[in-house]
Amino acid sequence: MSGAHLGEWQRRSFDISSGTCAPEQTADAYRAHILAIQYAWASSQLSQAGTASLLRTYSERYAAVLDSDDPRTGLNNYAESALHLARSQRNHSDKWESSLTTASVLELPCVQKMIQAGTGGGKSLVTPADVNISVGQESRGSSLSVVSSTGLRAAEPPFKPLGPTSWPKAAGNSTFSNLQSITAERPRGPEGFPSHPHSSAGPSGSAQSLFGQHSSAPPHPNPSPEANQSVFFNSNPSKRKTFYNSCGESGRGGASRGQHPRGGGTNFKTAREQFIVDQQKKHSHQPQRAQQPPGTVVAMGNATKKSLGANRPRGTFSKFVSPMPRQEDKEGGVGSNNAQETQPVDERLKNFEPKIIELIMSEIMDHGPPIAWDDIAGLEFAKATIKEIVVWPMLRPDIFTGLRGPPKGILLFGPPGTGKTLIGKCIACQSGATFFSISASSLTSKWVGEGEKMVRALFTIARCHQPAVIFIDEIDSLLSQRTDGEHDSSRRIKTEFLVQLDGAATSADDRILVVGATNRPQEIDEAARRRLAKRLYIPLPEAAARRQIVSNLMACEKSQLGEEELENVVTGTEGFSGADMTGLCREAALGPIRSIQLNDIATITPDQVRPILHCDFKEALRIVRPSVSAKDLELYEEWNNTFGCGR
Ligand SMILES: Nc1ncnc2c1ncn2[C@@H]1O[C@H](COP(=O)(O)OP(=O)(O)OP(=O)(O)O)[C@@H](O)[C@H]1O
Ligand SMILES: [Mg+2]
Repeated sequence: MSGAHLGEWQRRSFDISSGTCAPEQTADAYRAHILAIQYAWASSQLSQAGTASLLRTYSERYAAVLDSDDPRTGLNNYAESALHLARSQRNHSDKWESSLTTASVLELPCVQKMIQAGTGGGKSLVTPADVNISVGQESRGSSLSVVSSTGLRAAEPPFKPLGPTSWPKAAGNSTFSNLQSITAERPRGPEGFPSHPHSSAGPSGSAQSLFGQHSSAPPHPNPSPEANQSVFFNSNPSKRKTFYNSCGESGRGGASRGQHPRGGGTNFKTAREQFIVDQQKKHSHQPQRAQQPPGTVVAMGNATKKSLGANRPRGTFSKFVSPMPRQEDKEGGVGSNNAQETQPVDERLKNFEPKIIELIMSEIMDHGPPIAWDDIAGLEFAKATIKEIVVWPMLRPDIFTGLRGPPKGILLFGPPGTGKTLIGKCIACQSGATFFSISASSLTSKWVGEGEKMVRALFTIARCHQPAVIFIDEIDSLLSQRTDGEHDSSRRIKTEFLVQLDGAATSADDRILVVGATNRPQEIDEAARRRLAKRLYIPLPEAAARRQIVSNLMACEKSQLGEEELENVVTGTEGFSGADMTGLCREAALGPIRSIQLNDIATITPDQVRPILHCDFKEALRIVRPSVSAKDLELYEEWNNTFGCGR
């Protein structure tokens, strides 16, 4: 392809205004716009009003792509999300049972319609080339076993229950069991392989009806050793690949929209349909989207390619997607096309048990409610430094190289309740990086013996999802001074952590930032201290910050606090931490409630509750005391003077 053609192709494919690019590309482009707007705002290039307006515009467009049920313009996949959720959720109650049973599903009118259509018209739900495969391993008890009518093996019930909440038990009369009869006779070579798959076994030519024939087909008269294997194609991945490569095009042709039982009217997929599509995606060869002619309508049997992992919205928009394939994906065989979709299935992750990866995904990653820099009162130096280390290098990694390269570790230390965790949450929302939040205590106590593996997996996944921020709250419990009486496992975790921190530092390209927070900096190991190169003191809030905390909180409540009264509150709270200030405001907010007569409390409307007044604060100040002592404060100041990197 000449350069000019390539350029034109790129323009047509990726220019979202061209109208020819795929919904995934459009969604990605909008997502990129949203991130760019956030970056611009975080680095003060955009006003708040401008940011809000732009974000609203692009979020709406993005949502439109996600929600549209037109496959040419939207992603429309509620079924996939629901299935993903269902697969990921563990059922915590043995007593709970899904209302989806074989019987109830079979009674659904749409299922009845499909059964009738299948027995009557002989039309297949899915393309023969795509369904003539055995999926998964029997031993796992969760496989879909669809076997060729050449009788290689009488099929087991095609769906075995995946678990209490998964598929209903497959009975002989179930719709699912009819899948056994999905057949497509192919001419076979001497070893039982299809000799020339596409020569005569066209998608509609020799394919049997989905519902027309059962698995009682006679065994192959001369089964070869390969043919005797239950997972026929899985056992010959390369041949399978060749097979699908050669017949893929014709196979795909069979599943046009018109043949879909629902017709072209609606694109909604039931969970069952989605499951079949998933299985086909795993096992059939599909061309990459870019190879399709622009505007190609992808039919049911050849469902729209979904991006996972890196291409999914991240950060504030959605949950993290594991870079590791699920167990069933892995067992889908070498020829699985999923490799394209779950990219990156990183080589570096293959040594980790999926359980650990899952744990990191479900337990460690966290996206809390959005916090903006302005929500953190005071701490101007710390905020500016963090923006410099986190936001700008992400915007301009080309400038922040060499000596200007950001440090790989930051330590936020200071008295309790001064906003260290708040800063971590703010970084999560504002940085645009993949955010891993882990409490050190959970690492050391929850998975005894697995701790160092977890640390290794955490860093490896972070490397696969750069730029990444690993936030470790209460880092002192992970990296405290090594002592003789120390338990072996915690020593190993600590060592692994130090190794990984160094590992992160040695690779110049890695964009992983470790942010630790502690209110016991004295307890941190000197080796760890060195690796957390930027140590920022998060002190008690000064008068201006205390004023800001009170004003911010009072702005959300009905209150009447004059300037002078506010000043009084501020001077009366010398030595209060941010958390103490919040506690004070909560206490004051109860004042108006306490002034209500006991008889009225049941009937009073919210409007009738009086505003929060200065007297409420005076009252609250009698109850709420500062939580940090002057002696403690001295220790922090001293540590800051010795090891801190602030002013
Ligand atoms: N600078 C601040 N601006 C606004 N609110 C603050 C500030 N500092 C603390 N707060 C309030 O105090 C609460 C506790 O803060 P945070 O959890 O960040 O403290 P911390 O420094 O992590 O404490 P610890 O060391 O005990 O973990 C916050 O949820 C917030 O309501
Ligand atoms: Mg904290």
